Amino acid sequence: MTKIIGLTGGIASGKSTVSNLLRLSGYPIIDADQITRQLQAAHSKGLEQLITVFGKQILNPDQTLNRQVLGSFVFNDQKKLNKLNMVMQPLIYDEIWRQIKHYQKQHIPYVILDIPLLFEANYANDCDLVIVVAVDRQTQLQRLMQRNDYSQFEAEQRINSQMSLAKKKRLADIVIDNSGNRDELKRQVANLIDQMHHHKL
Ligand SMILES: CC(C)(COP(=O)(O)OP(=O)(O)OC[C@H]1O[C@@H](n2cnc3c(N)ncnc32)[C@H](O)[C@@H]1O)[C@@H](O)C(=O)NCCC(=O)NCCS
Ligand SMILES: Nc1ncnc2c1ncn2[C@@H]1O[C@H](COP(=O)(O)OP(=O)(O)OP(=O)(O)O)[C@@H](O)[C@H]1O
Repeated sequence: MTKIIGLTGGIASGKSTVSNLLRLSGYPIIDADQITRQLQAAHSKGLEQLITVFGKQILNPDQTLNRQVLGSFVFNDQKKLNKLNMVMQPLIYDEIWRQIKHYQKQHIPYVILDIPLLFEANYANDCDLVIVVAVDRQTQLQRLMQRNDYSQFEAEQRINSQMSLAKKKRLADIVIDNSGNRDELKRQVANLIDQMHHHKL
């Protein structure tokens, strides 16, 4: 039976960095942010639905999704964020399960489900194990501002629109603390891989 290892965290907490390390060690990854982008491609069903809800103002001149504009709408306004989730979550769910079934058919022992809204969108029960990548708030804010070139206000809006990392940590089976440097992160991931390798997880 394929074990589903849920991987989540807060925005800019280091989820993708951890999933990249796991990918390098040969673990298959289901990446919800990447699935989201594919589902929002130009002329896709997902994008058509978003246009119906938010209007053509969310489009770039070349008809692709203007992620910055949509982001500025929804991370400002919980109602709009709920509307976005109502459009995207069912589509994301179907694609995630399509991929999980594909790995199950091949009897792959572990698959990593990398998804920011793991708890909020109720994937925890489907996971055999949930890993939360956490970081202290100040470091999270700094990394997010730096990575996305956001102002402090923009970064705080995004952090505040999510379930708190403190709560996510309480719901986790395993917490990886990424407040330190990259080597410290790598050591924790190596430890995790070691435990999976010896089927201790
Ligand atoms: C609003 C959008 C267009 C912003 O795009 P942008 O390129 O700026 O960000 P990107 O998609 O890379 O997401 C970056 C991070 O934002 C956070 N985030 C994204 N969507 C959400 C959401 N609905 N609720 C809370 N946080 C979110 C996550 O931590 C994510 O890792 C985009 O995030 C989106 O369409 N989100 C809705 C789909 C979704 O729920 N994705 C989360 C995976 S289930
Ligand atoms: N230990 C670390 N030390 C310094 N920088 C780091 C460390 N870990 C990650 N980063 C950097 O912090 C930023 C956030 O990391 P990453 O993109 O992996 O987070 P994420 O949780 O996947 O974010 P999101 O959910 O927003 O996509 C990136 O720019 C990354 O290069």
